Amino acid sequence: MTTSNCSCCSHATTPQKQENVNGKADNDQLVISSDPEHPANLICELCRMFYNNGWVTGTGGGISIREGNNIFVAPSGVQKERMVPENMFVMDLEKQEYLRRPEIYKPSACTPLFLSAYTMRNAGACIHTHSQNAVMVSLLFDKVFEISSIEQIKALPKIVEPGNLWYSDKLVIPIIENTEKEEDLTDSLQEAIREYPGATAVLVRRHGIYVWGETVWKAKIYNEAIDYLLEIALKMKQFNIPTVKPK
Ligand SMILES: CSCCC(=O)C(=O)COP(=O)(O)O
Ligand SMILES: [Zn+2]
Repeated sequence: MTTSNCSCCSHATTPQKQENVNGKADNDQLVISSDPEHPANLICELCRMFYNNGWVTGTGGGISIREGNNIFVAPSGVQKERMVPENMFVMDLEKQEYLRRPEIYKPSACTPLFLSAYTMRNAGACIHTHSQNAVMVSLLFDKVFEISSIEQIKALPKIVEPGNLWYSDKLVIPIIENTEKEEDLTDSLQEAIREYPGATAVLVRRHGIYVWGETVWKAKIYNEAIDYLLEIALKMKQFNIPTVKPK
């Protein structure tokens, strides 16, 4: 596979097969599986899907998945749609120590943000996208994004109590300010998680969105439903339709 380097650092932007001096990557058994639902396989499959939606292009964004106490994280600065399972980092969540660390990469800069969703919300997966809908909404709303009375809202959880939101419930997503480095978003993301116990996502102004869920499939559904709602909200704004319907 041809490789190239990231313009801002020495990262290989095209993921490579990771091999040690013996020609075998360490702890391969943690990431190599014929099960299509193994986290390392799912990260690659979902990132290709997200890339096709324009959510993780140009190396931005990604997804992390938790399986029990192990969390799976992609490398930083690589083309997320071209990754292979051997590229994945595996971390012991409780000890916060890497069990598998491909030497030629750094772990995703989003790792401390993913960890926040795992430790503070017991998430099973966390998705980060650079969706243009998320970026545009962050420019049109101030502290929070709010929308109500759109059927798609029913795909999203209440979090503070069992079950999903109703059609006429208000979905509220906090917006935090961007920072120069992804990892420096951690404190404000954690603050937003504490301040909005009913939130399953946080928007990052001029940057994108973090969405998490109890399982990888729930996180995927929430991310899709939220992106739909962000997109429709942008259209409503263009027609001066309030995104929250007066009761
Ligand atoms: C053009 S991507 C800039 C970094 C970023 O915002 C991001 O989401 C990707 O981080 P990673 O370290 O996972 O490549
Ligand atoms: Zn990002």
